[in-house]
Amino acid sequence: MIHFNDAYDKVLEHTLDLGTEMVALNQGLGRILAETIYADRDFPPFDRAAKDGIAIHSDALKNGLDSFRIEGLASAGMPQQKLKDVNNCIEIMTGAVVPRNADTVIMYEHLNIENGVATLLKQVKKGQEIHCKGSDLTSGAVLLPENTRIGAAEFGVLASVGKSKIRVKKLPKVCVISTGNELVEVDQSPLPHQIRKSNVLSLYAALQKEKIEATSIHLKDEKADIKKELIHILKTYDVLLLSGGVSKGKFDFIPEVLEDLEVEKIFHRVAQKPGKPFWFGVQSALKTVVFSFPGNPVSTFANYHIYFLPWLCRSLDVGIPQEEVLLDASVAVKPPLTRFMQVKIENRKGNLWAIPVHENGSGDLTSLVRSNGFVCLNPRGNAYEIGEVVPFIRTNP
Ligand SMILES: Nc1nc2c(c(=O)[nH]1)N[C@H]1C(S)=C(S)[C@@H](COP(=O)(O)OP(=O)(O)OC[C@H]3O[C@@H](n4cnc5c(N)ncnc54)[C@H](O)[C@@H]3O)O[C@H]1N2
Ligand code: MOO
Repeated sequence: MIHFNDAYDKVLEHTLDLGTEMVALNQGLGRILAETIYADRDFPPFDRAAKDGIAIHSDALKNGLDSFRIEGLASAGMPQQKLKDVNNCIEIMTGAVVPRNADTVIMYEHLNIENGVATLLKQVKKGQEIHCKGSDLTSGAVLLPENTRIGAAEFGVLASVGKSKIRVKKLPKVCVISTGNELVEVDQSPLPHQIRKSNVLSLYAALQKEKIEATSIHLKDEKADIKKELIHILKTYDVLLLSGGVSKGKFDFIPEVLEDLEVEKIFHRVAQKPGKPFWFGVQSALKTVVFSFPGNPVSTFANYHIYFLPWLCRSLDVGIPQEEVLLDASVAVKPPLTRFMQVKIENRKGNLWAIPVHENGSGDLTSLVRSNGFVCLNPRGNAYEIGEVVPFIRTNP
């Protein structure tokens, strides 16, 4: 059995270089950019009116004018207009190009307009209400560095520079595998000794949040069948996420079958609770990484977030989310097991407090919907105190 920190480090030592691919922009949300995005023109690309009103030349103010005959109209989408007489004005709409010979915009609220003449109601400053060309960013500036996760804001920026196709990091091909003779499909009525499979579905859903469309497969507790199936699965996928069959039971065949198939065991059993019988290995020739999680639902779910998500972040070369919270209870964690305790997070005046959630062990699947995640408590001699800052692994927003 190895220490949690060592297990975590070993998982991160076995990342994959997944390469890159081109996708349509509308497929890009949540993906990781594999190229730097530059401004293809100035932002904004022209001097644009920031308000609806009139555009004038400030020299007219020096001449003591406060009334301007309206000589034309400029609206967004029109090519640049020209102010012919600098003692006149052009009505202008927000987003329109400021006309040639004009350098100042005055909003309607500060004007009185009668009979085609606009009269100032307020003092005017030269250059006001103009969003100047290139004042946000100049052409060639970096808008999005490589390795940026594409969210809604990034999506808008990509659209604004005409990236209808983008280069992104490839995602791993993942196979989620449930094991066990007791499991039946969601739409089946289980007999008294059976249960519906839930682990694969929560893993499948969690992977969808990462934009990974996994394949799910079920294996009965038959050693020969497991072996036959896994030979093919190991060749087809980058990552296998198995759940169940890794502890000490008579039907827990997974570790030996994996080793038979030349998946090198990196470790089996971690000093942690829940999730202790976790088996992790790699098939070097096939470049397949195998996360074989203990079957208890809380263990599978916890280990997916504790190990697989950081592994994915590291493989995609993006930062691993790090969060800390304040413990709302005193907790004793005796050696040797690191405790992952389910907590509900409460925001009290800007501080995130972690309140332990009642749960009935790692088979208690229903507890997962009452918590926001797990605090990580390494074992030590003295109890954790109320108000102590501890690492937090978020599973629910
Ligand atoms: N003698 C020992 N027994 C156990 C140990 C141990 O160290 N020595 N470890 C315990 C711990 S801790 C855990 S966790 C479990 C893990 O066992 P397995 O990985 O072998 O998982 P199974 O026995 O196949 O299943 C455990 C439990 O989870 C349910 N399960 C499995 N898959 C699913 C699924 N896809 N959806 C929903 N539920 C699932 C299964 O029905 C079992 O109830 O072992 C302890 N025992
Ligand atoms: O690791 Mo098991 O998950 O403690 O029940």
